[in-house]
Amino acid sequence: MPVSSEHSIPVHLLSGFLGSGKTTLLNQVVDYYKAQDVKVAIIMNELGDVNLDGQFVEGDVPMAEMLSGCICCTIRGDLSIELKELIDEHQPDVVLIESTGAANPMEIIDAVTEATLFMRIDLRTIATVVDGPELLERSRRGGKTFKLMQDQIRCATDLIVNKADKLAPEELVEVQQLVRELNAFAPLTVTVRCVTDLSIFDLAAAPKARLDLAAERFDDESGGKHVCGANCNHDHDHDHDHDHDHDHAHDEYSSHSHVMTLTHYFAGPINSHAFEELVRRLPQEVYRAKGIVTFTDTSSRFLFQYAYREVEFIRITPQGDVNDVAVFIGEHFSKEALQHELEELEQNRLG
Ligand SMILES: Nc1nc2c(ncn2[C@@H]2O[C@H](COP(=O)(O)OP(=O)(O)OP(=O)(O)O)[C@@H](O)[C@H]2O)c(=O)[nH]1
Repeated sequence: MPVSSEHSIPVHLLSGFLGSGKTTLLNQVVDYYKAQDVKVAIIMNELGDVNLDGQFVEGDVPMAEMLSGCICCTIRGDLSIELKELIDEHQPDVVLIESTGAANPMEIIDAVTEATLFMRIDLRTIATVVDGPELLERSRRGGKTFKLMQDQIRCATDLIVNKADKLAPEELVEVQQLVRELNAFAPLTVTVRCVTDLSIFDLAAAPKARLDLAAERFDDESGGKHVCGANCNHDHDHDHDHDHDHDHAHDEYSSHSHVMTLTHYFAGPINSHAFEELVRRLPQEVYRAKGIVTFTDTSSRFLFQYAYREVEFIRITPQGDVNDVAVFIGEHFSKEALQHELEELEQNRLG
């Protein structure tokens, strides 16, 4: 296959757990490039089957959406195809990939590296956005999600410890220590809403050696093995030939099956108070929700964001034809019960 361009196109991967602030960062990076007249293209990956984050990206930015699966496993093979098509069609100066929060960056590094076989691309940065309060809480509980967060931190070439506004000073110190124990080398910034110096994304910055270093460090610290994704708890050996063994193992196991999503399309407007009440009562197993809703008792449409018991409603005018929809992401929650509540909400639209 012919290569797409004479020069390598830098690719930056934005990693971090669900709701940590990846899209918040992505939007700032897009503005940063636009201010410099740099043409950026985006690949967004969501576990659900609608891309709500894409609503917030300015309409003139070329974007490929990879929905209903996680690029690190179930739709991993598609990543290089999407990259190739995006680059061929739009000839961007730089590509940003925002993975699902459930993705293990090592798998995406593999996929991007595979893509370099037939495209001139250069994976420059793995910026991991760490949800400070969530990391702290998960570190006390342990479990698969904490393990995934650790992997995302280990893989990073740059670390952004976000949501500092929700941490007491002593908690912030503890979070930084936790992060530093996992990755002592990547530059670390503490942020609120990911506001930080974006020079790591400069076209001329971040020599590739830094990325190699990150990958080596990851292999060293996990004994040459890693655990892939939130649910993919089979070890792969990344030090040697992994083409067939690895792919075979993926087919069998890597489905993130303990991370569940429910996508509900609303038949019409709903009552705002009843909806807020439903969100407030969400079981703690639902740790992320987002959607676009129209209320019977307000004039505009809203994008709602729910991450770890905090909800935000933002007035929006969606681009294009967009349904009212809500996506819920979590572990082991009853989809039927939630579906039932949502249907009730639609039946009692006037509250
Ligand atoms: N309090 C607080 N909220 C934040 C901060 N950064 C982001 N948020 C909010 O956290 C929620 C999730 O932010 P996103 O940028 O959508 O997170 P994400 O990592 O892209 O989420 P997924 O795509 O679902 O994985 C939104 O409601 C943001 O407004 C922060 O520093 N402090």
